[in-house]
Amino acid sequence: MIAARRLDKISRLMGSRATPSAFLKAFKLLGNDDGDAVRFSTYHYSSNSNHSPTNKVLRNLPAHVKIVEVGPRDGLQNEKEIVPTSTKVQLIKMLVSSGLTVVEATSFVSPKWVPQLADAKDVMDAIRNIQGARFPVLTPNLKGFEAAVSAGANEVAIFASASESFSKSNINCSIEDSLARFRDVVSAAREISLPVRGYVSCVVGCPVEGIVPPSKVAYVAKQLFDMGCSEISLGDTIGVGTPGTVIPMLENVMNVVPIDNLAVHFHDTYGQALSNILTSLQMGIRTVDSSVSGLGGCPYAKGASGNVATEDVVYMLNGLGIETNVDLEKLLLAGDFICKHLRRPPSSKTAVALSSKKANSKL
Ligand SMILES: CC(C)(COP(=O)([O-])OP(=O)([O-])OC[C@H]1O[C@@H](n2cnc3c(N)ncnc32)[C@H](O)[C@@H]1OP(=O)([O-])[O-])[C@@H](O)C(=O)NCCC(=O)NCCSC(=O)C[C@@](C)(O)CC(=O)[O-]
Repeated sequence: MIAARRLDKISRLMGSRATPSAFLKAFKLLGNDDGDAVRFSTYHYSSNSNHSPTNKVLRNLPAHVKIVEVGPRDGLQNEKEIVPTSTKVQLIKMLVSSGLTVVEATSFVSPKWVPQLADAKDVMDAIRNIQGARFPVLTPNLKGFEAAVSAGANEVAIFASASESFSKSNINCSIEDSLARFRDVVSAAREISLPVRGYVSCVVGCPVEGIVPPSKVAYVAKQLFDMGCSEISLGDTIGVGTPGTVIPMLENVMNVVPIDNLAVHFHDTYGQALSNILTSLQMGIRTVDSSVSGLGGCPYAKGASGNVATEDVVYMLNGLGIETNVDLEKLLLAGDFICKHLRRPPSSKTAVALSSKKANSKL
């Protein structure tokens, strides 16, 4: 009976085109009678050569996407209650063990501005020996850079804004002054061959100024690239973008910065992040930032919700047959772990779907 239901489900999924081997593969992937979200996410027609997508939109997608996990930094920086260092470290360990290879660990910023990350040095000390991942940290100025290097950081990130008002509220200086500071940081980093990532915030909208012109984003992105940043991450800080605004923004930036050096960073305030990511991938982007369990929000962007959840990004990429090397089940455990500490339910759509499925199966 169970097998018959599985076969029926697979037939419905695969239609009349199923070959015996494709059928067997789907059978193994779907696993138990109900299947589950994790298994469904890894099933896609292109996993079988007989069902390669003929659709040219899908064919243009990359084979592999690099995920930059920003949960321990962007995800936690806005939490009012101080999270113990040991919890942050355990979270980082779980994220790495899920297969994530870039985990933004913390920020070397003023503890008066971001009290949650005042333990940056202790976090770095505790993760020093974790193998298999890189741990970039945010450094707003030379003071932060020097502290980060002494704490063992081997990759840093600077963060500019395409909006003058946001630059002032986030780092207390104008865009031009920030770029001058960042030049000092980048040249110090180059002296010791440390890679520097550059963020541009407010690439679509600003909490104060509203719409941000794509030309402004391109200007700041080019400045960061020209000064020596190896990767420029384009942040929709308040999550207002849709493909309708993200496409022109990316087109403008791609005219001045090579696409291989670009990443996207979407907050999910209006539920648009996944569609913006898919659009970005279709335009050639290969690096995506996300935060476990959708944690996050910027202390200087009131009302902005968290980053897109890494679990949901992995679910979508799995479904598209795009490799991330991330184990979704282990990632879900990391999300569950940090949400328990924050005393809130996991908020990725994938975790919510799985937990309601489990609850129903107990009825
Ligand atoms: C940039 C500053 C420091 C300027 O802050 P300031 O007050 O203008 O700086 P200052 O130079 O006048 O120094 C004031 C005090 O801060 C200290 N200080 C100065 N620098 C540091 C440092 N690096 N580390 C530790 N302490 C520092 C300095 O020593 C001094 O200490 P005091 O004499 O008062 O005791 C401050 O505005 C700051 O720390 N801002 C960080 C804000 C932040 O982290 N925001 C969240 C980042 S998220 C983001 O930007 C968006 C992103 C990246 O996620 C992408 C997206 O979503 O779009």
